[in-house]
Amino acid sequence: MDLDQQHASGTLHADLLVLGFGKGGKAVAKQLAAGGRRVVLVERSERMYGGTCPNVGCIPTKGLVHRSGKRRPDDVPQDYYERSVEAVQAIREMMRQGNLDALEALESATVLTGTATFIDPHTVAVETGDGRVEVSADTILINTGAQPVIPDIPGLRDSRRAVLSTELIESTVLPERLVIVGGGYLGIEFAGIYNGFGSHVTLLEASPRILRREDDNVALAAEGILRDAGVEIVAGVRVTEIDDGVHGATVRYLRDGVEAAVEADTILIAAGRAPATADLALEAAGVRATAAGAVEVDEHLRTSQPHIYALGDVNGGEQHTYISLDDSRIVLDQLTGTGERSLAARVAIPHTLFMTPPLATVGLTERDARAAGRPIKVASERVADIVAMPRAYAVEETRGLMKFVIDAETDEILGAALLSVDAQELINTVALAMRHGITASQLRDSIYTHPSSTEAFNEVLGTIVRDYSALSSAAI
Ligand SMILES: Cc1cc2nc3c(=O)[nH]c(=O)nc-3n(C[C@H](O)[C@H](O)[C@H](O)COP(=O)(O)OP(=O)(O)OC[C@H]3O[C@@H](n4cnc5c(N)ncnc54)[C@H](O)[C@@H]3O)c2cc1C
Ligand SMILES: NC(=O)c1ccc[n+]([C@@H]2O[C@H](COP(=O)([O-])OP(=O)(O)OC[C@H]3O[C@@H](n4cnc5c(N)ncnc54)[C@H](O)[C@@H]3O)[C@@H](O)[C@H]2O)c1
Repeated sequence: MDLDQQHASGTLHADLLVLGFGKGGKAVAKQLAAGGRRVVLVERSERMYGGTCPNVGCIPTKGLVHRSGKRRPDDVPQDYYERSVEAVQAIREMMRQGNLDALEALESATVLTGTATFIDPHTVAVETGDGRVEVSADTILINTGAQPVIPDIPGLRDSRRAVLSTELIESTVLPERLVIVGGGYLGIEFAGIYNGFGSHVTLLEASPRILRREDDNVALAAEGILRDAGVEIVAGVRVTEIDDGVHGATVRYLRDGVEAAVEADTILIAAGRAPATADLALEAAGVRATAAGAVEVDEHLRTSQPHIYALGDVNGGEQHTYISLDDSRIVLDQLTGTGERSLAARVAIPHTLFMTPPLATVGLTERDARAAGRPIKVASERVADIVAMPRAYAVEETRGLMKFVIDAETDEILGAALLSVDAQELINTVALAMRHGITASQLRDSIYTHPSSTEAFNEVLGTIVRDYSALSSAAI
């Protein structure tokens, strides 16, 4: 029986069964199906072919970052916003369909739309619109992603003003007053986007400051850019209540023991995302979860059942698309390669926070390097002062700074924080250098095109502003 005949009978058997249309799972599915293996991929929503990133995550939000930055003074905010949302949704639709077509074009692949639930370690049930299908497979990949954490704030669950990021970016109504609960990557990116479109944005963060993992000077520079652009940032808060009224909601909070409140038309909840396992019935498959609710995996992403792997956000790792993609490399190596690739090989992972200009980081901060007792040199310069980077002036984006942390004895690049135009591209060069043992001097003395942002490395890496190598820690 081929896959179509099996499907009609309500049972399917596959070599590979992928649960969720995420980045990592679809990459493995495509490669194995292209090689003729029978693959079934189950996605619960027909609006999510391709997963979070192209539908409701990275791509639409970066489309909105871009468009919010291009708004001209005479654009009517609401009209401009509506056009931007529609343009971004059109891109999303193109990508959603493209993702589906790419898999369906492969003869030995089948996409089922419905929620997958384990029945036993080799079988899942899928409730599709047409009925129930049972799919069994030799190898199963769990790639169901993550879902928003809803904090326990009185009034939140009943509030008609509270939304998640997915709803907000699909709404064509620009909020006049947007309050964001949570100042992590998502909250900060949305603060920049909606501020750019013309909303009045207040960002409420529970920690004493935003970007607390970054060095103080980097975090303060980023925070200053957001504040100067008009974003109100209130850190160190405990949100105590959301109270819906006729013309908006009141968000009450405590800060340093003092009660305060802010009015909102819309409240975005951006308090983190947790692994999406609730519908899977992991216990029926004998797949263990961690205390934090992620699918437990070893360094080869195998779960407690050796034929079941977990990739992407659901396995509790860092939540980025490129991490899910790299998970697929590990799993593909298990299924078709030598089986040597593992999480242990993952070093110098870069990150980009897409504010404007972006903040991209890799490796150790100065604070972490010093805490680790490394003898370090720090090279740092404000973008506006980097003579070797006229591109910043050419494109009218001179805000930010670039900072490198270097091992004073070996010249090894330990880390970098680039708050600058093009930082999302620059950081990949730095990460590559770190992964392949290129020293700070080699990165400094390389040939780069002109005018480009990379040229900044010629200069910034030569500006050792602090050298802790000769100092005792007591003197720092
Ligand atoms: C607003 C936002 C912006 C982001 N921006 C960036 C960015 O700029 N760069 C970046 O690298 N990362 C970004 N991320 C994070 C990134 O989107 C995720 O880390 C990535 O998409 C996770 O991919 P994944 O492979 O884990 O699965 P996902 O892409 O999340 O896919 C999981 C799929 O499984 C489906 N599913 C869930 N349960 C079931 C079930 N029981 N049965 C069947 N299907 C199921 C879901 O519907 C979903 O389509 C962003 C996230 C958000 C929310
Ligand atoms: N550019 C990117 O790569 C990108 C962009 C957006 C999102 N993401 C990923 O998506 C995931 C979700 O992003 P996120 O920002 O929601 O999660 P996060 O965990 O990064 O940040 C959540 C923030 O909300 C705060 N918070 C939690 N509860 C709160 C409360 N009750 N009141 C006030 N503040 C509260 C936390 O202190 C934290 O700073 C992250 O893992 C992130 O990596 C990545």
